[in-house]
This record gives sequence, structure tokens and C-alpha cells, in this order.
Amino acid sequence: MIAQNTKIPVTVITGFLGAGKTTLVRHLLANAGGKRIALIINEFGDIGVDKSILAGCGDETCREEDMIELANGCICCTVADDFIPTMKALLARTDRPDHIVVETSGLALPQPLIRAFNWPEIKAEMTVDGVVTMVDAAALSEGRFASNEAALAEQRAADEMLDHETPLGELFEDQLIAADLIILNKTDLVSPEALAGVEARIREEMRQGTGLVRAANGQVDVKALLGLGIGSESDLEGRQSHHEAEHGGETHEHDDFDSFSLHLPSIKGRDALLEAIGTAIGTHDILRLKGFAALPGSPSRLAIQAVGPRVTAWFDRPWEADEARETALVVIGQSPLDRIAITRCLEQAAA
Ligand SMILES: Nc1nc2c(ncn2[C@@H]2O[C@H](COP(=O)(O)OP(=O)(O)OP(=O)(O)O)[C@@H](O)[C@H]2O)c(=O)[nH]1
Repeated sequence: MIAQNTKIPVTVITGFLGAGKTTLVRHLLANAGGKRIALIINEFGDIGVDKSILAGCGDETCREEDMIELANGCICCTVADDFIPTMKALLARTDRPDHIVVETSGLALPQPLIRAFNWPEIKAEMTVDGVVTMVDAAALSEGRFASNEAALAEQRAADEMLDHETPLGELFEDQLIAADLIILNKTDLVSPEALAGVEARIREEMRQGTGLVRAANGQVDVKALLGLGIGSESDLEGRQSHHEAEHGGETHEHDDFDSFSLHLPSIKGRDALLEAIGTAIGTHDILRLKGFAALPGSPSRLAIQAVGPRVTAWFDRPWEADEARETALVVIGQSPLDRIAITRCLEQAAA
């Protein structure tokens, strides 16, 4: 029998779209203190934005072959087909990692993933060191995914069958309740008073015994983060998601949300693109938009990140010689997303 202390520890990082999971992973890879880390990245679409952002940011810690992308939908729905085989493949390696970090998509429910660690082949050799939930303090204080009571009351009046909270509110609570540690991130974007209010609200909703730290740009103590030592798969009490509570663990759907990616071979310029993105976000139900842009004549690619109404863009690295220079964006929002109208809007920036 394999002793508990020889199991590979796995840190699960979850949290809503744009909360700062990839930013935390970057920090973690840069400060892993000599640990070799395998990284499982779960995100939307065929563009691989997170992997591209993380590539090369901690080569000693996480080599290219140790970065595994699961882009086939939310990880919680593909546990048997994608996640378990990936973990088994990691276990089959002769050079096993010291630690595994799983970054879920922003729409994933962590519960099915945590339970997967009770599959016999996995449980014998891996343990969940801890579930870390990132929370975007700015989004929460702006009420962006908290249940909007007025809107909800209106919806309820129109639909008597509506017995649950908003999809965003539910997902937020499911991710909170699954946590061993909550990182209240983006503290730089809110006032001390707003932060205190947001923290109080989280403390009301989180499970007893959950830790909470505040952070800006995911700057937390990596040693503590990678050594929570919880064994979360054996401590499932109280982590039940809304879906599990309401449907007894039947498979869930993500049809409240939609995502698509689009490619523009050439664009007019930075301002035109940012204006088109701003307009698309202002007029459609877009929660998250991210990707890279090729500006005419620029040797570097422009990274673009939008979380709610906040859009940022910066040159992150030069284009590589063998890379297609194009603008590629992933758009994620509440269903139904008017893909045609959003595409048309973004194409206003096309040259
Ligand atoms: N001002 C500020 N920006 C932050 C902070 N943390 C992350 N960001 C920015 O927020 C945006 C989204 O961050 P990510 O780390 O990509 O978020 P994520 O949770 O991985 O996003 P998804 O995987 O798409 O769900 C990026 O532009 C980050 O630079 C923070 O603490 N403060």
C-alpha cells in the first residue's frame, strides 16, 4: 500500500471568469521554490489564451510538456473522458511532478472534480492538497455576479417556475462553498470600505473552517498555498453544489452560458479594436473577452483582457517567426449570446 505522504499533492484553483486564476498560476510558477509542477489548464475555445500567457513563465518549474490543456469544455463535465485519463497519464510517467496544479475554467463547478480524486486509481496516488477559490473583489462589489435582487424579482414574476437564483449567483456560491482557501483578489481596484463589505459577504457564505486571504494580482505566499494539506476529496461534507442539492448529482448543463472564438486576419489598429470591443461589451451580455491581436506593422502581439466592462491591452511578447499573425479572441457570456451581432461589431475593427 502506498503511504499517504507519498501521494502527489494537487491544488485545484477555481473562481469565476476573470477573477485572476491565471495570474495566480503565473505567480505560483515563478515562486515555486524548486518544486516541479505539472499544470492542467481548462479553458474555452481553440485559442489557448491561458496556456500561451503561461508558456515560458517558469521553465524550470513547469516545462512545456508539463503544461496540459483541457479545452474540451468545462472540466467538471469531462471528468471521465478527459480529466481522469490525463491524471493517469501523469501517474504513468517515470518523472512524476512534485505537485500538480489544476486551473479550472471560470464556469466550472469544482465539486465533480474534487470527487474524481476518490476514483480508486487516482485516490491511491494523489490527494487534493486544497481547493483555492479566487474571488474578484471589484466584480463582487460592483454587484456584477451577485444575484441582482430586483432583476431576479422581475424574472420570478414573469416565470413562476423559476425556483433558483441567477446562474451567476449560483455558480459563485458553488465555487465559494467548495473552497478550502478563498483568495479575495483585485483588492487594488476597490476602496477599503467596499473591500470590507465584500469580505463580510463572503464570510457569511463560505463553509466553516475555510481560510481567506486578500491579494492583488494573486500575490500570496506560494509555500503556504501549495501546502494546505487538506485532503479535500476525503472532506466533502458541506461542499455540495446547488445542482447536487437540487438534482441529486445528475449531470448538469452549462446552457446558461455560451462562448465562441473569432479570428480577424488584419485590423485597422489598436484604438479601433479597443473601441469595437468596448462597444460589443457595452451592448451585449459579454462577461469575458480575451485573446491576442496583430497590429499593423508591430513586431509584438497585443494581449487583450476584458473582465466585465474593464478592458486592458498590452504588448506581451514579440511574434515568433513561425506564428500566424492574426487577431484571435474568445468571447464568453450568458446565453443566448448574439454571436452574429457581436462578430459584426468586432469586425468593425477589421482592416
Ligand atoms: N487590477 C487588477 N487586475 C488583475 C488582478 N488579478 C488579475 N487581474 C487582471 O484581470 C484579468 C483577468 O485575469 P486572469 O488571471 O486571466 O483571470 P482568470 O480567472 O484566469 O480568467 P479566466 O480563466 O478567463 O476565467 C487580467 O487582465 C489580469 O491582469 C488584480 O488583483 N488587480
